[in-house]
Amino acid sequence: MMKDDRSPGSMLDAMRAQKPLVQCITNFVAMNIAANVLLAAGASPAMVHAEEEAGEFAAISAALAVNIGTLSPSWMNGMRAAAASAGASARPWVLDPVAHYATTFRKRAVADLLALRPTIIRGNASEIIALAGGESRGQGVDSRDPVEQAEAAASQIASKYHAVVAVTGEVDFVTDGARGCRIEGGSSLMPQVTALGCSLTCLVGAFAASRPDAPFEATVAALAMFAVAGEEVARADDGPGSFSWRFLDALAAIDGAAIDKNARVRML
Ligand SMILES: Nc1ncnc2c1ncn2[C@@H]1O[C@H](COP(=O)(O)OP(=O)(O)O)[C@@H](O)[C@H]1O
Ligand SMILES: Cc1ncsc1CCOP(=O)(O)O
Ligand SMILES: [Mg+2]
Repeated sequence: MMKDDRSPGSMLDAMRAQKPLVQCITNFVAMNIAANVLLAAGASPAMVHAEEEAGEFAAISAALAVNIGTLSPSWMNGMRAAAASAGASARPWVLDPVAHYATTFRKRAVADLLALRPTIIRGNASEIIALAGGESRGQGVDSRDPVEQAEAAASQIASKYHAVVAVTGEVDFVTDGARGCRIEGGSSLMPQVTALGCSLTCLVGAFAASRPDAPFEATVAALAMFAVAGEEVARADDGPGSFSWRFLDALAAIDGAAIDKNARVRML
């Protein structure tokens, strides 16, 4: 479906060979699991958010992930500084607009961050629908909308902000405004494990770090890695607790060849 060096498996092998430093300004819930997901996948995560250092750290990182899950004014200053610094040094950065529709504070934060031009935006269906100004049924951080209903919103946002947009759920959707792609796989247990979406946003950052010239394919590769690993772990047919640790093991065990063999990625 994609040129060889841009296949999800090739992108994984390249990312692992590089072991990119990814600055993650994520939330208190996600910090531990997101760092473990990046380590298992082969990247080098650093959770650095203080306003006094976030901009300086972004200048030495290969990519940045910004997530508003547990926001405060001081964290917001750190996010602004880091995003501006990543932009100034032409490093890719990924925005996760967690529950941005829920409060005025979050809405303003996301508007500020969008003005700093994220390379990639990754959210669940409710978040992406609301980002385009639509009526979302989201409840707090949880989506209650199907991905198909967010696809038009994703395309609209991608064109408006010149960004790659990824909507995740049962079948993921990625677009850069011109191209679109669906990724099947994963497991219904994934939304039962907190902060897997936030961790995926950081992983998208790792793939984009290694291929800043190909943010669309990098995003597809990160989502394909989650889809293949999640589907494999779901075969154990257990609960969310064991899914969480098995998922880390599956991410660590998977290689590029396995992803290219098992990923169900369909260009539209
Ligand atoms: N019902 C589902 N079936 C398969 N995979 C899912 C399902 N729901 C979510 N996922 C996967 O879980 C991961 C996190 O996505 P999601 O739950 O949409 O994000 P968030 O945690 O931000 O709401 C993605 O890899 C997504 O494909
Ligand atoms: C539960 C919760 N509360 C604030 S942030 C957060 C984590 C959300 O993680 P995800 O968006 O990946 O489900
Ligand atoms: Mg989320």
